[in-house]
Amino acid sequence: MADQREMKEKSPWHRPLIIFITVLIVLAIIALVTTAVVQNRTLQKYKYGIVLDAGSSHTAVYIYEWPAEKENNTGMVQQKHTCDVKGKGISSYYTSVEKAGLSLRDCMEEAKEKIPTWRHRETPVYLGATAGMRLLRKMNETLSDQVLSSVEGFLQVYPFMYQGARIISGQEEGAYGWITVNYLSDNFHRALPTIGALDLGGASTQITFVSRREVESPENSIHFRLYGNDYDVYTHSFLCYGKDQALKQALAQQLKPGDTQLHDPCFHRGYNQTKTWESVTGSPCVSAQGSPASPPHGNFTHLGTGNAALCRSAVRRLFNSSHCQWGRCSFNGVFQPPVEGTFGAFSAFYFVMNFLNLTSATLEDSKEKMVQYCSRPWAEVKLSYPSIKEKYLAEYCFSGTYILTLLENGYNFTSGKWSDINFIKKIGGSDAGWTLGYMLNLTNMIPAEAPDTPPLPHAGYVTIMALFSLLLTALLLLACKLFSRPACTQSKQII
Ligand SMILES: O=c1[nH]cnc2c1ncn2[C@@H]1O[C@H](COP(=O)(O)OP(=O)(O)O)[C@@H](O)[C@H]1O
Ligand SMILES: [Ca+2]
Repeated sequence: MADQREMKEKSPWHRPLIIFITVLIVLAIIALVTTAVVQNRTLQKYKYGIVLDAGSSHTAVYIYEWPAEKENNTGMVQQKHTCDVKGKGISSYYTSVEKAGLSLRDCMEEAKEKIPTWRHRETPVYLGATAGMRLLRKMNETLSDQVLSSVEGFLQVYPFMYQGARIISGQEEGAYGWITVNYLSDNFHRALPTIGALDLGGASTQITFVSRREVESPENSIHFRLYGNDYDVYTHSFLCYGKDQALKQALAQQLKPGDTQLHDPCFHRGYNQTKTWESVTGSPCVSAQGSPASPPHGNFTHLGTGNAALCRSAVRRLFNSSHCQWGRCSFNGVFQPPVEGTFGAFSAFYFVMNFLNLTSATLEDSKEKMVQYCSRPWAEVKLSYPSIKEKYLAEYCFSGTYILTLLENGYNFTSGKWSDINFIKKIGGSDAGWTLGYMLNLTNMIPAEAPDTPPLPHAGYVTIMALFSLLLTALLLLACKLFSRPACTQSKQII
């Protein structure tokens, strides 16, 4: 006992050494944790992508962002910013094509400010044009090429990575909208049932969903393999059935040759506007359907009569159910399996139904509310909604009736299935629409096979490693204290 005390007193380095080793271990642990945290933080840097949605009525610029190291993880891409381009859609610039590109300036300047400068060079920019440009191409391919060249020339000047400006097909528009809503709902990654997508634009409308039945017509069938799962998707895009072109069709159908007045049940009583014949018959959607033998120039007076029942009858005539070469059709001889599962209805489906307060109503209630709404005098409607754009306001009676008819009589959403339709604008902060799906596809951000993911998330991994390092150190110290003393003593004795 006395020997031992003597030994301790004789080894003054014993205590400092332990202190030194302990400090080293503590420093090592701090270094370990700091490295892990710093490493994690640098990984959080974002990447960006820009998609321009060149729609028939207007162009919108979408900026997306995602954590740089999580490119292939699902649900990581989010909408950072949107910018509405002033003025009409690019197809309206066919008379002065150089202005099509210039119209994008303000929003592209905004994009330069929103995205960190050091990321500009690696940020892809895509422009996709939809039904407005499809119609212009139908009428005059040279002009539609010139409009595309104009926007292309303009976008190429920016410091971003230009990836092309093109007219996307109706199938792509439908399919990418479906990818967007299911990506944002995290349905692919979790292998959940998918939701269908209903998109209503100004010049076309799309319906896309997974059907258990065979898709009889090859042009309506798309196959996807995403995250290791197979999806057989039905899609169709009806050109000329966006709400603006549908309205032109409805007007053309009611106008008789030589008419100078049109009494329209789809517009409010007291509505009175002079319009040109050309604004109706100039559309390829109207001329294609056999336009009334009209004076090519001149005006007619558009007068509202505000009668929902008559409006409904007029709108129903736009849907032709007389022929079908398939097992079943939606309308105009287009194959469609029965609607299945839940649907997200976005774009103008949402704008119109939200304005009319019909997003949670039953089909019967919606019809009843349209009867009341359409019967309101135009002067009263204008007074009630002074801040709403007059063009939209004047058309909500038609647009609401058109949406109910398209969904019920066109796609066959019965009363029982009506609650399966969710009218949505956004999912988790990102707009529902084709643009996100388009970018995800072109940047290969949704892999066909599920990537091998580590069992723990990065932060969990770091925490567990740090905890185990601490535990191991504590155990080592304890072991040293318990077992190494006799050995130390013995070695000292030898010396
Ligand atoms: O606030 C709104 N109320 C009503 N309709 C709207 C509102 N905002 C946009 N819209 C309509 O949504 C539609 C958007 O169509 P888009 O321009 O995307 O055409 P596309 O998809 O057929 O090419 C247009 O008919 C436009 O008038
Ligand atoms: Ca659109």
